[in-house]
Amino acid sequence: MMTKEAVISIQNLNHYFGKGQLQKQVLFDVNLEINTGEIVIMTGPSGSGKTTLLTLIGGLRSAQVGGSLKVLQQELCGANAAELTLARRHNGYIFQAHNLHNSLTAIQNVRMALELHNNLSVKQMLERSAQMLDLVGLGHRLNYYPDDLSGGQKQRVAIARALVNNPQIVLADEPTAALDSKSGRDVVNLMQTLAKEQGCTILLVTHDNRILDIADRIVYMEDGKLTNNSVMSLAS
Ligand SMILES: Nc1ncnc2c1ncn2[C@@H]1O[C@H](COP(=O)(O)OP(=O)(O)OP(=O)(O)O)[C@@H](O)[C@H]1O
Repeated sequence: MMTKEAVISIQNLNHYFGKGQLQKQVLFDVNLEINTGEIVIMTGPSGSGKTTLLTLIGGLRSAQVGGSLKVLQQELCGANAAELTLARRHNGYIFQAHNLHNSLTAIQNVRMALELHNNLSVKQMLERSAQMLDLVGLGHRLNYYPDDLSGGQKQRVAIARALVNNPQIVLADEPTAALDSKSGRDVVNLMQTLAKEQGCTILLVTHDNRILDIADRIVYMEDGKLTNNSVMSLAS
């Protein structure tokens, strides 16, 4: 049964790539419930299905009819493209390769996320983007282009861009993979602080054992199966 605070509720989810003879099942009967404000880390071997699950939850690929994948009470199994577009508005995304636009400055990259969703004036958008960059410690780099920023700084711009709309859910795929250990630590600490302040829920896929302690809960994916019963609570 779904609890009232469940932000993400997954029951008996399967996923297949390809068709006919070439069809391959990559997710097997996945069950997962994530509550408001939780930080959940998903870990597990390469190729086990973590990114597939993250992109399904994020509405970045279509979940096939069968089980149930509810995000903010909306069923995404069998959802059409328009429904997925709407569902994506509640999310902020942070990927390994930050995906900044190289032709835009830091503040322009962050502002772009606001342009998609809001009816703010240009002035308001710039103010909010500058505030967000200030929060991630880049108030002095507003007009820098990505090529003139370090890896950690670029990832912080990506965090500012993901959080500037106050998303209810942040989905992060290997956000520290390209960073040295100090920058990686800074980036996840920042995600944790901002998420707690804004009350958003984080699902983070990582191989990086150094950051596991930011999680309220760790779930493990292997061969397309998600292990919930080995859930570790690091809160206490
Ligand atoms: N678009 C696709 N078409 C066919 N197979 C795919 C596709 N995307 C992923 N796969 C396969 O699905 C399986 C799960 O991949 P996925 O990327 O979800 O794993 P992962 O756990 O995120 O791995 P990694 O940690 O290396 O990123 C793999 O066997 C992969 O080859």
